[in-house]
Amino acid sequence: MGENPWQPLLQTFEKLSNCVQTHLSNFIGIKNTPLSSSTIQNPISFDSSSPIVTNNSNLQKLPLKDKSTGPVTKEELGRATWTFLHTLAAQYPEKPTRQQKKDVKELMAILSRIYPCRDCADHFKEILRSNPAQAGSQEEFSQWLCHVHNTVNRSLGKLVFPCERVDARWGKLDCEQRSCDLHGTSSMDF
Ligand SMILES: Cc1cc2nc3c(=O)[nH]c(=O)nc-3n(C[C@H](O)[C@H](O)[C@H](O)COP(=O)(O)OP(=O)(O)OC[C@H]3O[C@@H](n4cnc5c(N)ncnc54)[C@H](O)[C@@H]3O)c2cc1C
Repeated sequence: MGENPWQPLLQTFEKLSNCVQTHLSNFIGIKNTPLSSSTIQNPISFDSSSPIVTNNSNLQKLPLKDKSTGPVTKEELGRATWTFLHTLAAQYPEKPTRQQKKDVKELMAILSRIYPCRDCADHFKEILRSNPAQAGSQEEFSQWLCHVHNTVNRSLGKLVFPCERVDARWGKLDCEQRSCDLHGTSSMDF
């Protein structure tokens, strides 16, 4: 029997569906199970910058640039910085010390001055002017950050993230016996 003539079309459709599903799942933080893995032999995650690889021989056709070295793009820097900031917010104590609240304000102010993308830094400074950092508690900080991230998203024409899902998307660092947790005030701190 000859090969099904619709097979290549179906495979392309399946890859596209998985790609869209992966993007949406990454955005809102749901673990993604591809529709089928039968046609995907390399567990390479999809993003708009990485080619879809279907077999080992295609690996040789990948661009020579090793993505683990060399300068990063504005997008990569942005993703890494948001990861840092949302993880910090998730890890932030319920009852922060006065110093911790001051540190958050300073960190944001410093970012708005020396973030290594001039336009982004200027833009962030403007955003902070109308949305000063709020870090009176863990929830306040993570919601404020979600809100300012959405302000950046909107200005770039991106989807707005549902802030009620921020704790599901981000979380405390996975550290043994919670040894990475930040500590907040105790009755002795006042
Ligand atoms: C302070 C700052 C200012 C920036 N300013 C600019 C700028 O002016 N111009 C520019 O081109 N780029 C800017 N960037 C980069 C930009 O925000 C993105 O990081 C970049 O475009 C890559 O976007 P992304 O779609 O991969 O997801 P990102 O926006 O990087 O988000 C990463 C992940 O965070 C989650 N997420 C998305 N929105 C929220 C939210 N509101 N709350 C919680 N989680 C969320 C999603 O799961 C998403 O996949 C800035 C980055 C930072 C940190």
